[in-house]
Amino acid sequence: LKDTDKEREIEGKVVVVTGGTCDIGYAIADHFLNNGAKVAILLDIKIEEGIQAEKELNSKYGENKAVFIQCDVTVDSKRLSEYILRKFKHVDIFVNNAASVEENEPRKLMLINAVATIEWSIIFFKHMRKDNFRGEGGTIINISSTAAHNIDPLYATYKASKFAILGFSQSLGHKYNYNKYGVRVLTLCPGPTNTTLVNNVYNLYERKLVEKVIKYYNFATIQSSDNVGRGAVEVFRSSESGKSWDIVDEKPPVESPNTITVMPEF
Ligand SMILES: NC(=O)C1=CN([C@@H]2O[C@H](COP(=O)(O)OP(=O)(O)OC[C@H]3O[C@@H](n4cnc5c(N)ncnc54)[C@H](O)[C@@H]3O)[C@@H](O)[C@H]2O)C=CC1
Ligand SMILES: CCCCCC(=O)/C=C/C=C\C/C=C\C/C=C\CCCC(=O)O
Repeated sequence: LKDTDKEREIEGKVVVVTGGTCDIGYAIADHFLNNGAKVAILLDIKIEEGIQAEKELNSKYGENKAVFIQCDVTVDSKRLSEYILRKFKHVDIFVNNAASVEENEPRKLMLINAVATIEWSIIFFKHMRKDNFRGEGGTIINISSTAAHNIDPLYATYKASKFAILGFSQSLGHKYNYNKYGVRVLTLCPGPTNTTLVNNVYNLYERKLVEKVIKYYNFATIQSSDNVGRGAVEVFRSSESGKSWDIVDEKPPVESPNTITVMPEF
């Protein structure tokens, strides 16, 4: 097998997903296990949901296929990355998925969505680097959003965090870095997806305004988390480093535009 073929194989790989106990994160873990991953490690702040998610995935795929570890991504990166590497020896795929939409807690939002994504990416990039002792390469998948392509009146801080993730991931995953270090960095930009997070939008904004924004972007549907999980596996199997992929409307991934749409005044 060529290096790129090995890198794109899922069979036998160790996958870590932050915010992996529900919705999009859970669907990503589920699809990687379904396609032969050795184990999915779910890092999440929510204990009960974590225990439940581990149980469900183990009954679907077999004992010890899923392992829940309680984690606050904003404080636990050093301690838990060391623990995971001691216990599992190697991580092949690291997915930064955990997020908040609490606009009234902007510092916390930026810490979870942007700072933690950057910190965990750097830790596992170092671990995977092929020029490091025993570095075997690997893939980092960061979850941004179609919100990172758009300017409109909604959730400004959340958008800032998703712009940050997209810019960071495309730069770290740039072909130059990939050729030098052998670590792939990919970005996923889901559109509106039926999860706890997206349902919060009506607590923050008038329904009429949200409907106007959705209409402006022409989204046909609020897709399932399952479609994002399926798309993550498809992108993993086919994408070069540094690329970003939109997953919207229950359809397969398409490469993200390199442009920003500004919603006009209305
Ligand atoms: N739902 C949607 O329409 C879209 C979601 N996304 C992105 O997809 C990702 C997943 O979103 P959803 O599944 O919708 O969200 P969700 O709110 O349903 O799940 C997020 C998970 O992150 C965990 N989490 C939050 N703070 C944490 C912390 N400090 N430490 C550890 N875990 C923490 C939560 O406990 C939860 O399990 C996010 O990055 C989100 O921004 C992107 C575009 C659209
Ligand atoms: C609360 C923030 C939700 C962010 C979702 C996201 O990352 C990307 C959304 C992209 C476009 C949609 C724009 C605004 C509307 C957001 C959610 C609408 C939910 C609609 C519904 O559940 O019917």
